[in-house]
Amino acid sequence: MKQLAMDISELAQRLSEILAEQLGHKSDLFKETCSPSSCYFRMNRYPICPIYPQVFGLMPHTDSDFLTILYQDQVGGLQLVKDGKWIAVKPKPEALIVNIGDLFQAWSNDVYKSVEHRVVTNKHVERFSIAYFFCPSYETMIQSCIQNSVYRRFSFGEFRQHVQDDVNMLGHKIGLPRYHLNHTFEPKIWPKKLEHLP
Ligand SMILES: O=C(O)CCC(=O)C(=O)O
Ligand SMILES: [Fe+2]
Repeated sequence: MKQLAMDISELAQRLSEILAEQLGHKSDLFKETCSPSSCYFRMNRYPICPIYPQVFGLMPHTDSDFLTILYQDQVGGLQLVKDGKWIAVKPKPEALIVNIGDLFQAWSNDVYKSVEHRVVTNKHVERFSIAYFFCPSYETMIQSCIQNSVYRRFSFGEFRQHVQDDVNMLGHKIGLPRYHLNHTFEPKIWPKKLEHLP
């Protein structure tokens, strides 16, 4: 497990650097702030669900990190929003899935978008996935690499605290719109139609 964490962390570091370079930034931010003590794995188990599709395995959300590297088994159930529609992410035994998280969206000033995703349940088979969350330390300040940011500067600790408070009080996370400088909180409307990726 330790070796896996080291390998995935290296991959996440490299991918972050490439994404930053694409924006014309050579940044040490990820190396300096995303360490083994701030990143973590989550092992997800989705039991068989007799009342599919009335409940989700995981409600629609975005991840509160820079990047998530995910491995899903062959059952399927992960979906993401593309062009306003829910799309199923077809499992491939040899593939890892890389999701952009909220922090990369803020850092890139909306050039990269934190992907909305969810997991639907299955009536017949249980499902497993493993996610690696590439996060900085709580005191890390997140500030856009581009001038005229649409978000105010915030610490990752503040962000996490807001997410936790919002989930406790509202039942869902508000996330980045809280930090938007024009303070508009758009209500989330999730598309209903499901389309399959080729
Ligand atoms: O199980 C999956 O495929 C997705 C997991 C996920 O989105 C998460 O743990 O945040
Ligand atoms: Fe997620």
